[in-house]
Amino acid sequence: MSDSTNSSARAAAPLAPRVRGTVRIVGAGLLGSSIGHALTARGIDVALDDASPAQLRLAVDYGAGRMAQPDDAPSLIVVAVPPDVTADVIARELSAHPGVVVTDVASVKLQPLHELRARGIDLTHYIGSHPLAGRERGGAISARADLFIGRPWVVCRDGETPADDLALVEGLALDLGAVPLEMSPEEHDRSVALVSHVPQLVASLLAGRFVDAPDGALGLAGQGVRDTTRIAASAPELWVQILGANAQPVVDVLDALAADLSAVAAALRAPDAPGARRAVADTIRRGNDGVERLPGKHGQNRRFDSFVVMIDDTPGQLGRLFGELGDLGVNVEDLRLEHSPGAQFGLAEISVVPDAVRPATEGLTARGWRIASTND
Ligand SMILES: NC(=O)c1ccc[n+]([C@@H]2O[C@H](COP(=O)([O-])OP(=O)(O)OC[C@H]3O[C@@H](n4cnc5c(N)ncnc54)[C@H](O)[C@@H]3O)[C@@H](O)[C@H]2O)c1
Ligand SMILES: O=C(O)C(=O)C[C@]1(C(=O)O)C=C[C@@H](O)C=C1
Repeated sequence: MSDSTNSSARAAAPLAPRVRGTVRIVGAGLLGSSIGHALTARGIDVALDDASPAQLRLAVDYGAGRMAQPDDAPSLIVVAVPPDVTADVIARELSAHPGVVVTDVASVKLQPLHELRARGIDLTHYIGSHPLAGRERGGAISARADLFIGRPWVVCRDGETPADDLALVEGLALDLGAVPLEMSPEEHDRSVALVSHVPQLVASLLAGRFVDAPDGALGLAGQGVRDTTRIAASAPELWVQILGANAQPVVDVLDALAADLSAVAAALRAPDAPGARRAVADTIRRGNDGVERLPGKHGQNRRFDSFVVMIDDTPGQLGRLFGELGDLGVNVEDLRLEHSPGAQFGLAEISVVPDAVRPATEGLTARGWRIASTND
């Protein structure tokens, strides 16, 4: 899915990996195995370890790396275990492999750091990090080598961090296709409260409203509600740890959100009162402004337009659609699929650069496809 012949050529001959030797990954679940798959695909030796022998064997069976051996001499250690045991495992790895750089990928950065400092551990070769990439489902079985492509990867250095250690952790992020960003642990935790932790709670609370809803109401669900609740499928075990470890920044955002909710509810309690319509319009308009500020694909402020193609519910249709878009010279930037219950067709929302919408829709129509809508 490249934009030009030049970028295809670059993709065909990727830079040599920055990370060398053996990378030891402790925690072979979603994050650990995804890192393992991506590094293995780049020819790096990956040694996996996990407290659960079954999870470890599964990760090895799926090709995320090999089982770690006692005589491994890793050049880098990645700790990818649940937040509540992250500090323990970091401490153990630093002590078992003196001088080797240890990073972790936990979703909170201050709590493990405080725990390690309180224990008086030498943190010279520890650099906390966090890829802003994930899935609703954990475990080695859900891992994907392309999970990190184009995603921000926060790296929390401090004044003592040796430059070579920093280069190694940022090199790992780059080797996985991510974009390393330096941030303090405090700034990281405040930022993710806003863009990750509260969104998870909002999705969970909204989806929680469906539990006792009539089937008839839920049958009307379209793309809007699916967009706003996808992450409601996340694992409670992980999120109870993340939210508990970042409680105050999360509460700060929740309090502000609760005030916004009360204000819009008050306006709708008397929708004809003076100022009520304006309050509602301002709520929606402020959302327009906020969503515009979110970076687009690959972290750039680049926007794509989309169109929706109706697809017969028969095998091979999606493959044929992609093949024909390729024949038309159209590069697909993103894809979303929706199946309406009971309907004999699916809807594929295809995102492309704005200039490609017309050639794509006209070309597809000429080839017999039905275009349901465009938003260019
Ligand atoms: N899931 C996401 O979307 C996501 C995204 C970014 C970062 N993270 C962070 O990555 C870390 C791992 O999350 P995940 O989603 O991969 O979880 P996961 O449950 O898929 O995997 C965690 C693995 O760690 C193993 N483990 C637990 N305790 C251990 C210990 N003491 N020693 C060795 N192994 C141990 C478990 O057996 C499991 O295989 C978490 O800290 C999480 O905050 C998760
Ligand atoms: O996309 C998802 O499924 C995620 O939940 C990913 C997400 C996020 O909020 O961006 C969730 C928590 C992790 O710490 C990092 C990434």
